[in-house]
Amino acid sequence: MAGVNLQLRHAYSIAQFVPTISSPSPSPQRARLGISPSRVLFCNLRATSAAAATLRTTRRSATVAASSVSSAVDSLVGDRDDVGRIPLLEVKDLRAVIVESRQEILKGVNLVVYEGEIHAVMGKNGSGKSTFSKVLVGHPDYEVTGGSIVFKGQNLLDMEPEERSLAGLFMSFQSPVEIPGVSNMDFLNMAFNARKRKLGQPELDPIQFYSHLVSKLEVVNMKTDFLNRNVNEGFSGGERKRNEILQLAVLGAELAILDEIDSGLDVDALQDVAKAVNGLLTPKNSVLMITHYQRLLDYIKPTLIHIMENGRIIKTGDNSLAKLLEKEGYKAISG
Ligand SMILES: Nc1ncnc2c1ncn2[C@@H]1O[C@H](COP(=O)(O)OP(=O)(O)OP(=O)(O)O)[C@@H](O)[C@H]1O
Repeated sequence: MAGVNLQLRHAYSIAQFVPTISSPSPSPQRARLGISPSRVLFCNLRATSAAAATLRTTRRSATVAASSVSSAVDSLVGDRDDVGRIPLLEVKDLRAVIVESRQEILKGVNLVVYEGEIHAVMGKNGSGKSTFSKVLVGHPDYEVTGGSIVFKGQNLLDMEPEERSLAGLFMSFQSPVEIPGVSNMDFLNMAFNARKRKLGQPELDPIQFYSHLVSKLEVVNMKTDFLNRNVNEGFSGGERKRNEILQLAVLGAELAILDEIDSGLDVDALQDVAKAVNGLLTPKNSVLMITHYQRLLDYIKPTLIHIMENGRIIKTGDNSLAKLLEKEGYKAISG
């Protein structure tokens, strides 16, 4: 820990926007850094968009296929509404604008994620998927202008981004940033203990934490060398993605939002990452993943797939929806 220094400033592209939760007795480590670890989890919100698939189809066959998917979906969604099931996340008529331009991007998003479910959000480039996920975690570039988000029964919109993270919301970003001067191990230890404090559970000292960490490294198939390297510094695209999943494995989360976790991964890395995500699932936690490709859904089987278009979810279905997309393109389901 002694090696941790204050070169953090320029690494946290968002840190300046995210207020630290006031704490009566900040840990020495936290005070020394002047920035909280969960704050760091929001440091790369300015991620760039990845390329999407270009899909072609004929309108006629697409319409037929879409209508069969659509009717299957209504019963699918209805069936989930079982009495006694606990919604983890409830999004109702969510509207959001870009703060700077006032351009409306989210135009009434509705979504309910129950405990233990995996949801995939797909959609053309620019349809609002990343904006949706960033609004969920409280990105300051966006202002919510209508609707509601309830997470574990709490109004998420009343919470600061850091509080959302500590409450159990985790987001992996399209392009995770580097954090010079902070080793992966220190970073994870700080973030882990911050969550423990929030949960009122005992923190782990560095030795205890190391044992915890090593078991998680195996889950994502990462070498211990990565622990001493600065967060994401010099990591390849695939290594960054693995590192994001390592963070998820270490920190745990009730809802993991994975934005294009499959982009830039070779087939082995994709399988490792998918295996790790599957291994983290319990009947109590859920995953919301954004993807352009069916291939991820072959490994992480979604409960439901949502198609976003022009800032709304226009269709919800099972895996057949993704297969239809892969085969016939977005023309098959556009509203
Ligand atoms: N901070 C911002 N400033 C300007 N425009 C923005 C900003 N955030 C989002 N947009 C615009 O909002 C639209 C939706 O963007 P978003 O990144 O949510 O789409 P996406 O569905 O995730 O796309 P992709 O599949 O390409 O990643 C795009 O036209 C984008 O340019």
